[in-house]
Amino acid sequence: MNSSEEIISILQEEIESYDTRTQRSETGVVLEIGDGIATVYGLDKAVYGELVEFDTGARGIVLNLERDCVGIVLLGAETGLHEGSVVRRTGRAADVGVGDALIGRTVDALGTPIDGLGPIETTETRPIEHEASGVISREPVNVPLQTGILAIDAMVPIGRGQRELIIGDRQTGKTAIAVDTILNQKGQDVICIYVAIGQKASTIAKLRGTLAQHGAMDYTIIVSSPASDPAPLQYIAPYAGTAMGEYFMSQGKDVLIVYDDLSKHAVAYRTLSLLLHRSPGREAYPGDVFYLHSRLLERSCRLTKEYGGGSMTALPIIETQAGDVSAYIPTNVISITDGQIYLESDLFFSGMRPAVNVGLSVSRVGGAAQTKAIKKTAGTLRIDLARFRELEVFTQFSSDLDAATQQALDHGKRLMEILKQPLYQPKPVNRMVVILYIATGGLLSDVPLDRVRTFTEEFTDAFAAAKPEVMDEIAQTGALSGAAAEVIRTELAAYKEQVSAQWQQ
Ligand SMILES: Nc1ncnc2c1ncn2[C@@H]1O[C@H](COP(=O)(O)OP(=O)(O)OP(=O)(O)O)[C@@H](O)[C@H]1O
Repeated sequence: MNSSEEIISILQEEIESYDTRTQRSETGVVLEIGDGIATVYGLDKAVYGELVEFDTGARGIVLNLERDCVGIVLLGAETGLHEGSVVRRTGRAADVGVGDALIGRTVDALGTPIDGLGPIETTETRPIEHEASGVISREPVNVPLQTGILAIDAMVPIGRGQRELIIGDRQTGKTAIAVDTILNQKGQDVICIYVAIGQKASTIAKLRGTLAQHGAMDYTIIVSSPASDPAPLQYIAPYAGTAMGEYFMSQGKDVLIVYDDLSKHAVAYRTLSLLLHRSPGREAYPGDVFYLHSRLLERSCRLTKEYGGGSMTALPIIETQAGDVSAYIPTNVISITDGQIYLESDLFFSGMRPAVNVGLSVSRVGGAAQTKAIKKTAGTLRIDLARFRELEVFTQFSSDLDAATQQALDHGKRLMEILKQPLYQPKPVNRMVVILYIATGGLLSDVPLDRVRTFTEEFTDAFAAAKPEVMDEIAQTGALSGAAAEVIRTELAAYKEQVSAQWQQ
């Protein structure tokens, strides 16, 4: 053999062995599989969060990187997979299809349609996990996002790009607040995304029906990962929903995303982590459960003009046990968000619906975003209600009250009445302003308590019909001028005269 042939044969040998070396790190074999988790040997080059494919076509995400093997969570069924099955790297992070085609559809955590309305033609994909926008690209939150719920818009205002937690025990109307907020975005140019995690499929179907009935599916996407889904799908559902929202945000649009609910999300992650043999911490949650939600919610923000000017407002929901807000997951999410709407069972059962506890609910940034007219008319509401609650406790057993105390109590009771609001009837800003103006100004003091709600509703209807120009002015300017306030006063006095005869009956 001459020297050139020798060199060629060495080179050939090298090239062949190089091929098998890379091959080894691109594919692996399953060592163990069960409960939606696969331990795989040989994927030396796999990276955290990478999408892998099994020989059955099932997909998985790499979540544990150990010395000799990797832990993979399965996104599909385990059927057909066994020890020795081959796993292939895809070289890309788990992603989801995004785009306008998703609007009006119900999809699963992987973006696959589950509403039977045919395939979804998306042209772009976005990674499910994505780093949140940096400080430079963010703008302060100063544009309101109206929920249409008087108690919230008046006292716990939410701005576009804010993260406001809805927290409360089971069956206290948490979902109802989120749904009302979605309904109120009709015609406001806001894309809504409702992420359902660990709920009953029938509940999600019912919710879709409600949204469709009120015409809200025209601008809403539902990402559904019901209780029957494996834990990995429930785990990625909120990230997938956020990725869809980020697409619209990057287009300069405003997005509202509801995570219903993050307690179930934390439970799904705990299941995953325990199956991956990660060490359990407090309440058996893994150590990084804070990061689980902080990296999710940090992705909601308002971008500056240079970055598109879009925003994503997040309404995460947390369910508490017996009102315990100091449990592990509730305290974590309270500290991540920009405020919370606290719903109380006692209020709910006493008929105060929505059951917002005004004392414990706060909005840390929304005040800057509140509509001027609402800010002006609702100015004393919080203090008056706080005073009322205090007096109510002290005067429970005393029959002898001085006039000032009696008046403060009467005023408080009337304020509580106007804050009651039925389901699926969000109020526009101008209506709220009129109601707040007459209620906080003490103009309802002569209306019998049991008639306060119907009276204010009927008066506002009559006022809107008689003085549409004043209603339009409030809606357009977002402010209540002195002249407009005067018109409300005179109209109210005239209306009272008309109806007060019925009060005696
Ligand atoms: N403002 C309201 N007026 C009247 N009924 C209401 C109101 N808000 C909620 N409800 C009723 O209360 C019930 C519970 O509401 P909802 O499902 O929103 O609560 P939840 O806290 O999300 O419950 P879950 O614990 O099941 O998630 C529903 O039947 C709903 O119709």
